[in-house]
Amino acid sequence: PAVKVSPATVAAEAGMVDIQSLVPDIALEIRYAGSDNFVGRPVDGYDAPKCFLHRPVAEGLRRVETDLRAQNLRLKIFDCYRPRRAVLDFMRWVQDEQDQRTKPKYYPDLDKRALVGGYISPTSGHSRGATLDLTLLSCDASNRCEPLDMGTGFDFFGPIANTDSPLATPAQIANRHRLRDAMGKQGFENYPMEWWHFTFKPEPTPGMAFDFPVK
Ligand SMILES: C[C@@H](N)C(=O)N[C@H](C)C(=O)O
Ligand SMILES: [Zn+2]
Repeated sequence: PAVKVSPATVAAEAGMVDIQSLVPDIALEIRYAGSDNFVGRPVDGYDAPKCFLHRPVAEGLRRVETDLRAQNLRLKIFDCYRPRRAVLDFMRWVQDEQDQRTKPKYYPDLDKRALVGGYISPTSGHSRGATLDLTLLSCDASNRCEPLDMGTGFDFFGPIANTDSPLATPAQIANRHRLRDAMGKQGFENYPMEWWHFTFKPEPTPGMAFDFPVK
């Protein structure tokens, strides 16, 4: 499907903000800016490990983080706005059948071409700036935090990643629901195929993708 792409060249032109301008100490592990991801190298368009979102989306996320901190929990963010060029890089990776380096960790039971659609979208909502991937951390009194057990790592592509998968344990499902409930209270909807993927509704710019680099 044709994607309408905004001519914005920087976040401010797109109406997006760096989440760290609202929550300076939020936990970030922006995986596509490094090599620990399913592509196995930094992805096109990620020049820095930063999280940009439309302002109302970032403000919603700040409210989620505030609610969670009162329960000794925090968010850890893996991906936010994703430039259109990054999505096209994903699609080139899918086509390269020779490159199977990340299969054992990220998609052991699926052919990489089968990832397109359900697990990796060719027209990802991430490019519209209202979608993000994240998990929950549990923190002690000294603010030492560790991730809750969600049953898979971020971007493990297979049925066990589906939010209500019977392959996950009841405790893992409860942790996924804790994340889904905290996000849902502030207007974020979970994608049932991936426990970590959420979209703020209504989207500020439905139908409009962006392509400025993350930097
Ligand atoms: C690739 C994964 N992190 C993800 O975000 N998947 C959805 C389906 C997407 O690409 O939009
Ligand atoms: Zn996602």
